[in-house]
Amino acid sequence: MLLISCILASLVLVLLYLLLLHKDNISSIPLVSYRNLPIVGHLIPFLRDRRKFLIECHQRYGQCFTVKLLTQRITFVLSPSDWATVARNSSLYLPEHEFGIKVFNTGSSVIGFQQLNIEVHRYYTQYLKNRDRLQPVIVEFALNLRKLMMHERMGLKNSKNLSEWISTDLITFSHRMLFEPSSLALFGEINPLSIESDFRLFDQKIHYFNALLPSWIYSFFFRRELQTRFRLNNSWFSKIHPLHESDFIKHRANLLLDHPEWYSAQEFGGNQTAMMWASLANSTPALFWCLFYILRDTKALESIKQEIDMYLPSFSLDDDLSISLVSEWTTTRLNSCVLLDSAINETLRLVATPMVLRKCLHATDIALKDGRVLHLKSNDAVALFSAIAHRDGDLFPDPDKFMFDRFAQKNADTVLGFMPFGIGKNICPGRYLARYEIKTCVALVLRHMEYKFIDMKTIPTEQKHRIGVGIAPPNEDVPIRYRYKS
Ligand code: HEM
Repeated sequence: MLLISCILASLVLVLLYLLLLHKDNISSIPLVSYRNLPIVGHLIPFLRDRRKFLIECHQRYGQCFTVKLLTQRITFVLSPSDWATVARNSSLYLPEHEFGIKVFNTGSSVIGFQQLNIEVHRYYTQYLKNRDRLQPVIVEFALNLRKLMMHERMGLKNSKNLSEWISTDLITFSHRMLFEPSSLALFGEINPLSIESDFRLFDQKIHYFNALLPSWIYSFFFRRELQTRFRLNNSWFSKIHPLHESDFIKHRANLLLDHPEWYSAQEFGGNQTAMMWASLANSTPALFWCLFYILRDTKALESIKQEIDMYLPSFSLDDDLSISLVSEWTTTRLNSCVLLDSAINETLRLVATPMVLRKCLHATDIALKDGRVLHLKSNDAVALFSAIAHRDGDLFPDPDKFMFDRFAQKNADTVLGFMPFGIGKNICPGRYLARYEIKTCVALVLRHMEYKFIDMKTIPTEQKHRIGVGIAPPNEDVPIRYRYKS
């Protein structure tokens, strides 16, 4: 009897053990063993080509896995059905304060950051996410872009070269269309061209700052970049509140200037540089890719041109007689261009690669849709990487094809698996501005320019170190020729 009881008890124990083991397996998220090296973990494949590495991990480990970059553990959540749960978890935060200090020198006061961050998010809602409040910025942008094109056209006309083709490359062209017009529309009369070369250099090297290396490494190896940043940050003191500054920038700047106990003058400059960078660093490559995909697609062009002619009143580049019509390029009219909107979203689906990173403040559990539980400890990180879902054939049939009208009947913000601008509380507040600016640029190119691609077929590769930031610029130039319509 005793023997039978012992055997039964052992069986129960074994069963319990197996059950627990099974439960643990269900709840466990694999730590990637593939290409894992002692001490550095997955740092090397991650730095070399993070998209390729994450695609390989996805193939081996499925929708959720953990990688180790030196001492930092990052769990990647690739299934769109889990994104909202992660974004809503109140123990997770965007480490923007750490990034701000290292990348832009935005000031180290934690209290200052926390207090002002709440207020700044209110401004995002008030000024950048509100169509009516955004309207003056959009019109100002259109006026500035028109002026830039008009000057170039006049110059060519006066030198009797109006019919000649101008050679350039598409990224230079896109940068030019946005840099000055957009900076003036947001920041007012700041003379953007005086800081253009510093801005470009800093932007090209920003991935070194994003790497959050120890400070001494920057002082030692990145002196030129630090000097560039210093000049950029200093440039904001020459004119506080320039003429025609947008309401958003004015109120945000006042908030910083009103608190010298938290922000020094250099740090105020750092915050301005950070906002300028945020407003251009993704929009410029986004414009590049939109022009690249839309201008080569004859079917898209036909439909988009009709739409533009229907909704956006025509004005001349020869004189200022029709200038008042620019203010009729309202957000409502731009919203009516649904095919152009769809083509922009379709481009973003193909090229957006944001790594939406959140760090864990307190230990927390996240229940995934497949039944597993993600256990996070303080200082762990979670990342949502939408580029894989963007090319998932179940979510987007024929995923590698540019289909300009794919988003035409849809509200892009609610399409499952589409996340070019991040998610949740920290979703990009500039997404409406970016879309309106890109629409205005495409419409003005189609109205006033003729263009030729030298090579219509080759799709450029993306700069690998910018994968994860938002939209990566191209690696190769795309030569084009353009001229103004007479
Ligand atoms: C196509 C263009 C753009 C793309 C793809 C883009 C993408 C992103 C992404 C992925 C984030 C992080 C979101 C997250 O972590 O959930 C972000 C944040 C941000 N973006 Fe954009 N962005 C664009 C244009 C702009 C513009 C024009 C502005 C100008 C105002 C802007 C201002 C910001 C700011 C201030 C943040 C930080 C938000 C916060 O602190 O919560 N962005 N953007």
